[in-house]
Amino acid sequence: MPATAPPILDFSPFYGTDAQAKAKLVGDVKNCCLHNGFFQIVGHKVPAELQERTINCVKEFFALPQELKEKVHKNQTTWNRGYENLGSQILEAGTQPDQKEGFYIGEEIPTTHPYFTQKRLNSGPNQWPVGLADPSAFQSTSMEYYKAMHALARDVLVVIAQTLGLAEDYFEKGFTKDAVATLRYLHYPPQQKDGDEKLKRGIGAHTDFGSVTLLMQDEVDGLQVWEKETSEWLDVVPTKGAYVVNLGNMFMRWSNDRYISNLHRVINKSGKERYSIPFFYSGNPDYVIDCLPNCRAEGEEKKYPPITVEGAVGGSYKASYGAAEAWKKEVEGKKTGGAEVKVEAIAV
Ligand SMILES: O=C(O)CCC(=O)C(=O)O
Ligand SMILES: [Fe+2]
Repeated sequence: MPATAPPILDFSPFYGTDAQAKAKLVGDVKNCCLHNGFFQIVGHKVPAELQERTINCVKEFFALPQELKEKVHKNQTTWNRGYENLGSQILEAGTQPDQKEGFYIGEEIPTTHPYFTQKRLNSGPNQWPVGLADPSAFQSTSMEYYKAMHALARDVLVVIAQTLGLAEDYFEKGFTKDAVATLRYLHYPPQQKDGDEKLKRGIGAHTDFGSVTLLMQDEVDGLQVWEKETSEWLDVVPTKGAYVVNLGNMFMRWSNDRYISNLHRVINKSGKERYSIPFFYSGNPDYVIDCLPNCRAEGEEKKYPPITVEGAVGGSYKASYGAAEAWKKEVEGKKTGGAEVKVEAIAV
């Protein structure tokens, strides 16, 4: 049988009362977690109208003049909020900086909040752009969507807890309390069709750092998921309204590698502008990720030492931005061009 892209699962039984349908959903999600940690969901509760409003915000933001985007540049914060230029990150060693620009949003955390004063993971005020038709609508839509993503992530975690034979509220007991999460608006300009596929990436092959990622794609394709059984990249063809859900590296730690945090990448060869909106659910910064009791056979060693959410996610971010910085230095050293690439470091 040819390999197929992540299956589309109907999530609506989660909100219903049909025990059999709920059990089937849990079984299907489990199979996906074991196979490659990727699945897609429809039948969730995020209104199509909100999804559309949000995508429109994304398109309007990236169409702003460059100087207005840079007014809310991420490097004005140490807490990962605002705009990042094209080429700021390298997620795949040996490739050129990623051909995407981004805008990061998180919980609105005032400068008086302990998460801010203690410089906790990605915590602080958002930076909001000016120059949009209705800046306050951009802000309110973004935060409405952000909250909807929190709710959906928690629902997905309830199902995943069940796939692991844990209580439904296992992750609710600490992990999701005061959870940190990041919404990222992304724009991938079209890449040359005959470009060097080995080196140019919209986003290089990587695994995500957190617990779960919920991704909404617009109608332009480009996302690919690694299929280890057949050693090929599978296209994730956009399905209107669906979320691509994938497990991040925390689940490998939690499950002693039984669940997969799988490689994925974007190459935008469509000739069109591509927009996407991933939501990364990191969790409570102090929560300690350790192997779950029922994810180890008797006598089986833990593959990973315990680590806090903050330690796990913060370290991974630093590495990916540091790689782009190193690349820039090398290019500048060789004086071979690439001077337009702007790179910022990230601190958490
Ligand atoms: O834009 C996409 O489709 C994927 C984005 C992604 O993988 C990421 O931001 O981690
Ligand atoms: Fe990703």
